[in-house]
Formats: sequence, structure tokens, C-alpha cells
Amino acid sequence: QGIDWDKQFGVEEKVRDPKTGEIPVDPYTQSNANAGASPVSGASLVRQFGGKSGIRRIAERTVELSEADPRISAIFVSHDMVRLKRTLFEQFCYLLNAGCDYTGRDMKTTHAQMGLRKADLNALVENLQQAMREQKIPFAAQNRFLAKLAPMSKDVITR
Ligand code: HEM
Repeated sequence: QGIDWDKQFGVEEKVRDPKTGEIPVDPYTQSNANAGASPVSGASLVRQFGGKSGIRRIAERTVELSEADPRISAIFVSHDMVRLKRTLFEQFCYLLNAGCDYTGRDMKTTHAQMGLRKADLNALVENLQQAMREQKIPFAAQNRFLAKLAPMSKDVITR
């Protein structure tokens, strides 16, 4: 009676920021180096991706497709999809040289505890490809972007 069990067990409730709708994360150093690669040069890819708004649609759609994808949906449960949509957009925008800074965490730390396998990555990449197809991104441009992301697989896959 009258015992605050959360307090007894040191459980801290994480409340979404009323402004951003995101769940706060532990402090880390923000840097574009966390994005995992350097941006492409030139403006041709940004143009082909439909600028920032096109890139945002692709990032958000990739997250939505993955949340609904029975192969990998369980991995996303209990993670903050509001934050992921924002940070994934920032990362894509930064890498495509569309004028964003990436403020998220680095790829290795972020995915370290998820136990991701190659099959999980393949599923995510397929969802990204579908998102890009839906936005009618030219195939060669899709592949240039995927080539930017590919080397990150070594930081993401842990088993
Ligand atoms: C090259 C491949 C990948 C890239 C570029 C990537 C990118 C990102 C980025 C930018 C974040 C946000 C980091 C932050 O919150 O500060 C993130 C988080 C996350 N990623 Fe990935 N990711 C990749 C692969 C995957 C795969 C294969 C899965 C699962 C199928 C996955 C699941 C997640 C989840 C659940 C989070 C949320 C983490 C959290 O809230 O703690 N990612 N990823």
C-alpha cells in the first residue's frame, strides 16, 4: 500500500517531449560524422530525389513499410518511430548533399544491441527500394544512394 514501485526499482518513466513528440535519449555528441559516410558531391542526386521534401517522403515511407513488414516489424516495436523518421531523414538529407546536418547517434552504437542479421538489412533495403520506386527515383540514382549506405552494413549487422 502506498509504495511507489517505480521508485523502489529505479524505473524512470520516459515522457515524450510535448514539442517534438520524441522520447528523450541519453546524451551523446552530435556530429555529421555520426551519419556514417560523407555526402555525395554535386546537386544532381538531390534533384533526382525531389529535394528535401522528396527525401523526407522516402525516409518516412521506409520506416512505415518496415514497421508493417512481418519480417522485421518486431525489431521496431518499443523504439521511437517519431525520432527514427526525423533522424533517418536527416541522415539521408545529409548524405544526398541536400543541406541538412545529421543530429542522430552513430550507426554502430545505435544498432549495437539489436542483434541484426543480414536478412534484416536486406528487408530494410527492399523497403527503401520500394519507397524510392514509389517516388519514381531513377534507378541509377537509387543505386548511387544505396552504394553510399552499403559500407554501413558492417556497423549494423552484429550476428
Ligand atoms: C545501412 C543500414 C541502416 C542505416 C543507414 C540505419 C540508420 C539509422 C538511423 C539514422 C537511426 C537513428 C539513430 C538515432 O536515433 O540517433 C537508426 C535507428 C534505428 N534503426 Fe537503423 N539503420 C540501418 C539498418 C537498420 C536495420 C537493418 C534495422 C532493422 C531491421 C534497423 C532498425 C533501427 C531501429 C529499431 C532504430 C531505433 C533505435 C532506437 O530508437 O534506439 N536499422 N537507424
